[in-house]
Amino acid sequence: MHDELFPRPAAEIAPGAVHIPGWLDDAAQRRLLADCRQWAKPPAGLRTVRMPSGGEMSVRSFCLGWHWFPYGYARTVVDGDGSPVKPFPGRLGELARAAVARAYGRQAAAPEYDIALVNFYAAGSHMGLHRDADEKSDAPVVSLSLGDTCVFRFGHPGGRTRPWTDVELRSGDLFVFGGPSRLAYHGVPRTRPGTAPPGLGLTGRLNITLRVSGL
Ligand SMILES: O=C(O)CCC(=O)C(=O)O
Ligand SMILES: [Fe+2]
Repeated sequence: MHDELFPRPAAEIAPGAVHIPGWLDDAAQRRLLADCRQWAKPPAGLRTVRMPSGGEMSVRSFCLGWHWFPYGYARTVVDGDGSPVKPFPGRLGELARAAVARAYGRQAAAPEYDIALVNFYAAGSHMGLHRDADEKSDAPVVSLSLGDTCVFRFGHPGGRTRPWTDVELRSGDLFVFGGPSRLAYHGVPRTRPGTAPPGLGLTGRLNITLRVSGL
């Protein structure tokens, strides 16, 4: 938001991990949310992910381009309705390249982004510490947040141990992690229900990660 009393500065949270508060303006947030509402519809729509342990993730998810399941990628929803995953829109590729350029500077290489993994956090949803390690590319992960604020915990590649940094991700924030932080453990211990911008029209939180499959 532009009218904050204390503007939040961009910050490098760990080597190669950059937080850009308020990167998406209100109109861009509304457009991305409207697109997500369309993409979330069946077939290959919003679903609950069952882990090999038998538990269910508390977030609900859908993918574009490649379908993520524990632990790999497929072109169809192999652990759901079996439908082909929806195509990855070129617009999201442009958004990802712009995000990487914003985070690392214009000289950054611009690989072909081909995955969107979208997670919806209702009140009480969370995500344990994990690595995004199923891609065969070391291109940075681009994370965009809409709706409720969350606590995003960002650690290191060595394990689910301290040190880590808790960052507040708000609606419109960009977080990019690549380089030495590409395989860092991270998670979302909690969201803050009711903190979404009133004008957005979203109850809960959406996170969109854009990735390069290398597949
Ligand atoms: O919701 C977030 O901010 C992070 C999501 C995440 O880590 C993932 O989808 O792998
Ligand atoms: Fe992740």
